[in-house]
Amino acid sequence: MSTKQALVFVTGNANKLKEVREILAAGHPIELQSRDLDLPEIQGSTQEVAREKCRRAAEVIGGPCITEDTALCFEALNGLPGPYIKFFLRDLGHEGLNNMLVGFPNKAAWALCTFAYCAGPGAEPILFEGRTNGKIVPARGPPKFGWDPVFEAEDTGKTYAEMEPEQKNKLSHRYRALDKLRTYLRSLEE
Ligand SMILES: O=c1nc[nH]c2c1ncn2[C@H]1C[C@H](O)[C@@H](COP(=O)(O)OP(=O)(O)OP(=O)(O)O)O1
Ligand SMILES: [Mg+2]
Repeated sequence: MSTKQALVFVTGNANKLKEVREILAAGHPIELQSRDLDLPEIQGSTQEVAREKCRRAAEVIGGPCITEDTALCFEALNGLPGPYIKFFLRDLGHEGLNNMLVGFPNKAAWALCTFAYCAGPGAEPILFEGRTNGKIVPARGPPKFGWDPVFEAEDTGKTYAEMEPEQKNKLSHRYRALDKLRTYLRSLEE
């Protein structure tokens, strides 16, 4: 891959884009453009959802691109809502996400980020996953980004929303997945 060819990050989520730019700014540079496209997301496992979205993105873009899917998984519910968290959050809110676990002493949860890289139309997407463990708690911190106020990351005592961006971006599911993607992209340059 030419190092000069900018990679297109296809996402409709401005907060994701902001974090990805912040995380990438801290290490080896990757030239990134963004496109806000409303891509269909199929049902299925996080990996199937991620692969399919990236495949379609590459077809629309007509070149190399990355996409990202975020799941929030509740241990007591065997990993649900998982990739469907967007709709649970939209329809139930922070309080509703807590209420889903009222009958369960186990509040453990994990945030799972899946980056997909596709070299172009017809190419098979490659996946990079990052996971951060934590638990679901009553909302704390400014409600700027999704479910950040109700996810307390393990060993921090803080919800994502209570953290400065620098702290979240060093331990987040997104950081961990992006770190793997970055390593892969560097290997293509060599
Ligand atoms: O770090 C995060 N902290 C809190 N909330 C988050 C985070 N990352 C994603 N989220 C939310 C956004 C959406 O409600 C759902 C993921 O759904 P997901 O399909 O991956 O995102 P999206 O549709 O907003 O953007 P995209 O155009 O990239 O698919 O979790
Ligand atoms: Mg989406």
